[in-house]
Amino acid sequence: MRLDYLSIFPAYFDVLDISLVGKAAINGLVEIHAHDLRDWTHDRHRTVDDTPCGGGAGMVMKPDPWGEAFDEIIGTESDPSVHVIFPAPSGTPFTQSAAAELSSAQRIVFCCGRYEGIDHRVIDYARSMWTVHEVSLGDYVLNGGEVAALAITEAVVRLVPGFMGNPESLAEESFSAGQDGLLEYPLFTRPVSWRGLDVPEVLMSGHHGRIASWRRDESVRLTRERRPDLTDSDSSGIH
Ligand SMILES: N#Cc1c(-c2ccc3ccn(Cc4ccccn4)c3c2)n[nH]c1N
Repeated sequence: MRLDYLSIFPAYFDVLDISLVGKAAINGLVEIHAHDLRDWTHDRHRTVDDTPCGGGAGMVMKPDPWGEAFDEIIGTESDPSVHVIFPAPSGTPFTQSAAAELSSAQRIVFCCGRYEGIDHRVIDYARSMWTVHEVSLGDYVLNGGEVAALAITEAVVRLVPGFMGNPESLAEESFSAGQDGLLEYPLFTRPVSWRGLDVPEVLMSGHHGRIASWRRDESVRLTRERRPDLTDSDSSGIH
């Protein structure tokens, strides 16, 4: 899997070299390429933004640098196997199933906007050439797309076959298909007693049936408390 990041702050992605994603890069599972969008400007000030047509606050990212960067980084041929991701507050909420789908992609290009966003024609052009995803991390406003690109990268790469030492652990995580759409149950390890707080006795019983039942009950309780929106979905085990 090749991952490209287009940003006016490419140094944001240096962190990928020290993370597990960096280890995947060393193992050849992923290739990481960060690019400075300003390298595709031609004026003295390396300008990437301009005022919004129709007025309004803030600045909008000009289309020209993006188009030239696309030509050089992706090419000028249409290819639906290339996934181009535009993080944006107006995007579709990014989910574990979206991460799972992207984990089989051979090429992902993250377009990290800043200011008030990117000229919409850039997205329209990308849609005419590649497979485009306009996604949002959640209902809060960030200053740009870089943090979202990092979060999406981690969610996707950890699902790439060969990345996780113990792939079985993926099936037990919150939001994974194996959890019936329920949140993960509380976790405990040694010591059994810590600052007057004890591990639930059932977990020390060695009775696998009771342990499984306790864990499911806890997942159902937590999901009802924290994510009632998940309890109505068809995939959840609660109705
Ligand atoms: N994903 C995601 C995001 C973003 C996000 C993503 C890309 C950009 C490019 C510019 N801005 C700043 C900005 C501020 C105000 C209105 C529009 N845009 C971004 C914010 N915010 N919250 C999320 N969950």
